[in-house]
Amino acid sequence: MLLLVDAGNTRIKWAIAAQDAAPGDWTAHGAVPHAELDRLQAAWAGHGLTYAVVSNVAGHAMQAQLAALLAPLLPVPPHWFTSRAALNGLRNGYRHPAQLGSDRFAAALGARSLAPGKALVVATCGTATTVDAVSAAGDFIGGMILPGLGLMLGALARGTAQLPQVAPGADAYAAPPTFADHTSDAILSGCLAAQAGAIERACAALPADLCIVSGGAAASVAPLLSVPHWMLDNIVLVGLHAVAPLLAAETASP
Ligand SMILES: Nc1ncnc2c1ncn2[C@@H]1O[C@H](COP(=O)(O)OP(=O)(O)O)[C@@H](O)[C@H]1O
Ligand SMILES: CC(C)(COP(=O)(O)O)[C@@H](O)C(=O)NCCC(=O)O
Ligand SMILES: [K+]
Repeated sequence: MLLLVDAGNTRIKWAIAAQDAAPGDWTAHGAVPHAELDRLQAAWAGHGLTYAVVSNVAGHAMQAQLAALLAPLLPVPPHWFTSRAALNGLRNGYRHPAQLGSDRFAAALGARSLAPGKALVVATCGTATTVDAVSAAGDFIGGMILPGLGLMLGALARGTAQLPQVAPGADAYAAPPTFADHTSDAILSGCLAAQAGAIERACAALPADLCIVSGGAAASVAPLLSVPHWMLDNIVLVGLHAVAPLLAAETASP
């Protein structure tokens, strides 16, 4: 069984899949905040893991913790996925290909595996929101990085005297009217419009045939979008799944 891990700056998302399973057809999956990393050992044990592909944008300490967790569970070291100049028909247009966040490259690979031959905007609404362009021919053109919804809400509360912290949670994130009549809805309206506006501008600029929206805040942002879009739970894991056989083959014959 394959283990796929997307370690972001807020949560570690993971899925276990059979080698030949369809994208998103997970045997088991979950997400934990950084503080609850210890829970992963139990979640991952007993699945007969043979290989793991890990995208980590959360720093060296996170990599060390994940390596320690995985060592007793795997017959071979995990593959630490990084962005490269080209993979699986996707060419990376970043000036320095390895500088591109591994989660962004994986998300683009995942989007292309689900919608080949389409001009795509891939938006991942996590700690940061990234909005990336992939051409129909398979070029990762580049993208935008903006504060994620939670960071935007927090920045307003921290940087002002009169604005409250709008807390995460189903009610708090329900879409407010565009022109709100009280403070917390006005904050939400502004921050959601910033997120959705960036995505819509990217779709117009490409122009995109389709937008793929994913990440922890996707369910809040996607309803505002006036462009054709698919909302997916975790496009990064789909991308890691799509290239896992290629990466495993490289390890076998480097
Ligand atoms: N209930 C919620 N509704 C909307 N957004 C949320 C909610 N809970 C968390 N979020 C947002 O999702 C982000 C975490 O998403 P995730 O995709 O796991 O991020 P990362 O990949 O950076 O770890 C948080 O920073 C926050 O902005
Ligand atoms: C932009 C990111 C912080 C997003 O991280 P996330 O919100 O998923 O935790 C991450 O992809 C990253 O650190 N990227 C490196 C710089 C770049 O992609 O240009
Ligand atoms: K992101």
